[in-house]
Parts: sequence; C-alpha cells; structure tokens
Amino acid sequence: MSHDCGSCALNPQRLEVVAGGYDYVVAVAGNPNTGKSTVFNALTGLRQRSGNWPGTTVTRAEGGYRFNGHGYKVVDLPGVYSLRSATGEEDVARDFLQHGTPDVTVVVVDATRLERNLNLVLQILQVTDKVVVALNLVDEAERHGITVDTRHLARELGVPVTATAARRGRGITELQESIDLVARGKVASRGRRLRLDDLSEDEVVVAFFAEAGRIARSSITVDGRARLTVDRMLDRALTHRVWGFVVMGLLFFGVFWFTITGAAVPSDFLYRLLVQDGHVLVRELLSGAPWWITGLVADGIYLGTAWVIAVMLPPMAIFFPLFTLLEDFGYLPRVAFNLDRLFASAGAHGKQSLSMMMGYGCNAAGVTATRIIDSPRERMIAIVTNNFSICNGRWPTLILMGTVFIGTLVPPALAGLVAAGSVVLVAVLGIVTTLVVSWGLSKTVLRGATSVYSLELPPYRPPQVLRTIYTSVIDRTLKVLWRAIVMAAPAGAVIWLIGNVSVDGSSIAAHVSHGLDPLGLALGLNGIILLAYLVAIPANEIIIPTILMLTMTLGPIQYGVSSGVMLELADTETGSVLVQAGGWTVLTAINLMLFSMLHNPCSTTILTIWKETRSLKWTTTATLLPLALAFGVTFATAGLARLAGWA
Ligand SMILES: Nc1nc2c(ncn2[C@@H]2O[C@H](COP(=O)(O)OP(=O)(O)OP(=O)(O)O)[C@@H](O)[C@H]2O)c(=O)[nH]1
Ligand SMILES: [Mg+2]
Repeated sequence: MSHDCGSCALNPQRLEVVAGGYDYVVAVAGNPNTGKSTVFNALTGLRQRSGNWPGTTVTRAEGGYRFNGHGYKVVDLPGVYSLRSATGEEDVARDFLQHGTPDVTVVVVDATRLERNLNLVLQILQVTDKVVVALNLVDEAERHGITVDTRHLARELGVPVTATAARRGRGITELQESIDLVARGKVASRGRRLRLDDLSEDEVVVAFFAEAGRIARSSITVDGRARLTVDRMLDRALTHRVWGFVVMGLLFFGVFWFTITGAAVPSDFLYRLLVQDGHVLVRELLSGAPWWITGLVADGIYLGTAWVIAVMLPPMAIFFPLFTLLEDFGYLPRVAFNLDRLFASAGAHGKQSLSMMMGYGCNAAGVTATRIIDSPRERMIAIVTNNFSICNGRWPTLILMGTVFIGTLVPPALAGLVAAGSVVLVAVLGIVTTLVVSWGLSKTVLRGATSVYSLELPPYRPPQVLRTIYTSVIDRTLKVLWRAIVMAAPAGAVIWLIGNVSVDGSSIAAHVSHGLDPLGLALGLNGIILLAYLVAIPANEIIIPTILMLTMTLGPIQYGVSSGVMLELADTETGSVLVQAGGWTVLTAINLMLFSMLHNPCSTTILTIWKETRSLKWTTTATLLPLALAFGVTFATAGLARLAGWA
C-alpha cells in the first residue's frame, strides 16, 4: 500500500489506531459471518462477541498481540459483502479499509462459500497488495466434503493464503507468521488486479463475478457425497410456513419450561443460604451498631442484593446458555426468517426480527443492533418497538408471576407447564404488539416504502456445548447479574429509607403509594407496584424485590422486626404475602405481567436510543408510547375483568 500520501499521518482514524506503541495495524475484514471476530479473538486472545448470524459485529473493535518482537494492533471490522455497496455497518468497514490505511488487511474467507467470498477479496486487492487471506472454516468445509487447494489459490490471488479453523485455534500461528511477513515487506505480494478502465458499472460487477467464479472453481474439489442435504432437510422443516412456527413455539416453550423447573431447586437453596441465613448473620455482625445502620445495611442494602442474586442467578444461568446454544447452532436467523414476512406486511424491515431477537437479552443491545437496518424510517420503527422484546431484567418478574400465581391455578403436576406457557404467551403478545405498533407507525408518522432485501440463512454449525455454556455464563449471566447487584444495593437503601423516614406520622413510601393507589387500582395494579416502577427506572431487575419490600412494610399486616425488612420467603410464601398483605388477586399478577412487557424502557435503553437517534422527539416517543400502551392495556383488562365480575 502506498504510504506516500502526506496526509496519512494526519488521518484521524489512523492516528487513533496506531496510538499505544504498536508497530503495525492489522484490519480483519471479510463477508458477514465468516468468523472474523473469531479470528480476531484467536489472534488477540480477547473475547469479542461472535455469533452465528450475519451482523454480529456492527462497530469496530480493537485489540493487540505481539509476534516476533513486533506489536500488532488488530481491528475487527463489521462484515461487508462488497466495497461497492453501502449499508450503515458496511460503511465502518469500507471507510477503514480505504482511508484507515492498515498495514495488513486480513480477509477472512468462508471456505464453504469460496466463490462469493473471493468477490470481496478481489475488490480489496484493487485497493491494496498488503493482504493475507485467512481461509477460515476449513473444518466445516471438510465436513461438507470440500477441499481447497490453498497454494493454487495463493498463486491465483498473488497474496499469502492460510487455512484456519479459528474456533479451534487451528492455523492461527501460521496466520500470524504471514501477517508478520507481509507487514515487514518480506514477501513479494502482488495481488491480482482486474483492469477495469473503460468498463461500465455493470460490466465491473460482472468482471468481478466472473473472475471470482473462475478462481474458485479451479481451487476447490468437492466430494460428491457431501452432507449438505441434512441442512437442507432441516431448513425445510424449520422454515416451513406451518411447521416452522410449531417448532418455534415448542422450542421456546421448552426453553422456558426447562428454565423454570430447573431453577426451582438452586433458587430455593440460594434463598435459604443468602436471604435467610445470610441475613441473620449480617444482623448479628452489626448487632452493636445503631438501629438505623443495621436497618440500612442489613435490611436494605444486603437483603435487596441477596434477593436479586437468589432469584435471578439460577434462571439466568440456565436460560442464557440454552439461548446461546440455539443461536450458535444457527436457529435464531431461522426465527427471523419465519417472522420476516410478518414484519414486511407490518410495513417494517425484515431485519427488524434480528434486532428484536437481540432485545430479548437486552433492549439497549437491541437498539444498537438496529444499525443493520439501512432505511432510517424502518430503523426508527425497530428502535421504538424494541421495548416489547422482553429483556433480562423482566424475565424474572414474568417467571415469578407465572410460577406463583398462574401455575398455582392448576394441579401441581401441571404447574410447571402452565407457568411456562403463561410466560411464553406474554412473549408472544410482545411480538404481536411489536407488529401492531410497527404497522401503526408505518401507516402514520413513519410512512414509506418497505425495503426489499434478502435475509441470508447462515449454515447450521454444531455448537461447542461446553465452551458455549462457559462463555454465556461468564459473558451474559454474570454481566446481567452484576448490573442487577449494582442497581439492587442502592435501591435496597432507597427503599429502606423511604420506608423508614417519616413525614407527618407516616413514611414517605406510604405517602407516595397511597397517592398512587387510585391510579394503580384503576389499572388492576396498586400504588405500591407503581411506586416500585418509579424506583426501578434505572433497572427493571429490582421490580420484584421492591414490590415485596414495600408490600411487607406498608400492607395492613406488618411483617418483620422493623419496617423495611423483606422477610425470608420461599416462592409459595411470596404468593401468600402478596395476597394477604398486598391484597393481590390473579388480575394483579396478570396485569403486572402485561405492564412489565409493555411499560417504558429502562434508563440505559433510553440513553442508548438518544445516542442512536440524537432526536429528542423520537427518544420521547420511544419512552412514552410504551408507557401509554401499558396504561391503556392494563386499564382495559382491569375494566373488563371487573365487568365480568372476576375482580
Ligand atoms: N466450525 C467453525 N465455526 C467457526 C469458525 N470460525 C468461526 N466459527 C463460528 O462461526 C460463527 C460466526 O463467527 P463470527 O466470528 O461471529 O463471524 P463474523 O465474521 O465476525 O460475523 P459478523 O460480525 O456478523 O460479520 C460463530 O458461531 C463462530 O463460532 C471455524 O473456524 N470453524
Ligand atoms: Mg464479527
């Protein structure tokens, strides 16, 4: 690559990247879902998020390693299909390749889809010679009976080609060697360049395709008995118009059922350990301290945190690995594929189903993921409706309500199934709401044409089960838990304080919750629940502990030694406390589930929406529209239930 342009040193992107004492900058580029982030991780030893679908990486990630006494800075880029087209995340990659002037560009190529991938390689070779091709996924190619002649390929392309299976670390050292040689100018790479002068735009496209096809055909041999047919059969079932939805329902139902029943025993154990015994211990430790310190620390901060851990850790530790396994296997894009048509008929972009899936983990992540949608109109629809994907913070509320109130309506043998069914039903209602609101927006304020695009189905990849469980527990479960703890500790303190600081003879919490009672009751909820939602704006995770603490403090029956103590309760007792002290009915539980699904996004998500849109109008809309819906829907169900005499 030519370094003779005087302005290179002033190029902000290059400056930014080189800072930090590295000798060379290595860009990792390639088509979507070819394993770039996995190669990046293998090179650097970092854990940048990878996932079996196109569009996992939407921004640039950086890391580094040392090899042969030189420091290499590595930049993981989002996938691009071509240097010539443009979508939001592709811009990031293209700009960097063309203006960031990396010293070496590693183009990660999917060995099972060589022809299409070579197209991009050829385009990059038009811009720079300093290229190393990482022929990745060779393990998968082998499984499919595909062999690639890397030496022939290297000769054709004029740059080094290294075979890798990045997920198992195969070929990474060789790749580092090639990078080193190219960076230091030790190999005479002369990339194949097409002569494109005098060609029209269309002819250029054809020329790239023709050349990519020729090179690919001359480099691969395919064993006729390839096992692609299994994949094809699976796809026929999983994306079938009818069976696709049946399988989808059963799988998700299975995941929740497994989560709910599997979490019961460890949850009980943690409960006894942390909430019951732990609380007694902490109180004893603080026995010499003034009453308000014991109260604030033991009954507020400690109990709030312990509760969140006991209730959230087991279900999350089961749910996330299961979900990640489905994702790595390649199932989630099939879900997106199934929902694609529905989104298109709602006037939204099909890729919205992908950002929606991300929202099931965290809405802030879902909002960021909407960057894969190019059209600003459709992206805005996806941002506003992401809230209806139930995030981590809300699953515990739904699971608890389902277990304690809905599951107990049927004989114990069926309780788990019915509880799981109720949670799935709310999740499905969330999808319906997403579609209806998307449709409404696209017919009114966000009118416009629906984009045509093709959603690519990634291949099925047998997941590495143990590794997946390990990383999803570390990456997702503990991260979410940590966030919950960070929120729960101060919330515990706030709840204890508003429960114990009195004004005019009763506590602040009592004043506020009484004030909110009329509204709460009209919504089939109560003042305490609304107060809890106010306290929980920073994080949904703490809704249930807040409700319990307040109910036990403020309800007609007083529990505990001092107000603000959330007593040690198992799931079954939780129900009876809410019924007896809080006056809860099944309607309260159902409406809490609905409210939880619909209400405004948490503060982190609101902030992310602001960062992504920079629009006060849309941030406000994305915040208040769900809240209005939550009020409207619960008001209606409460009214109907009362009319029908159920409540
Ligand atoms: N079998 C196998 N799977 C791999 C290999 N490299 C990556 N994968 C898997 O392929 C999937 C995609 O990997 P990523 O690293 O997220 O791909 P990416 O190119 O960064 O994807 P985008 O950021 O979405 O463009 C993941 O499920 C990886 O675990 C490999 O060498 N062999
Ligand atoms: Mg990636």
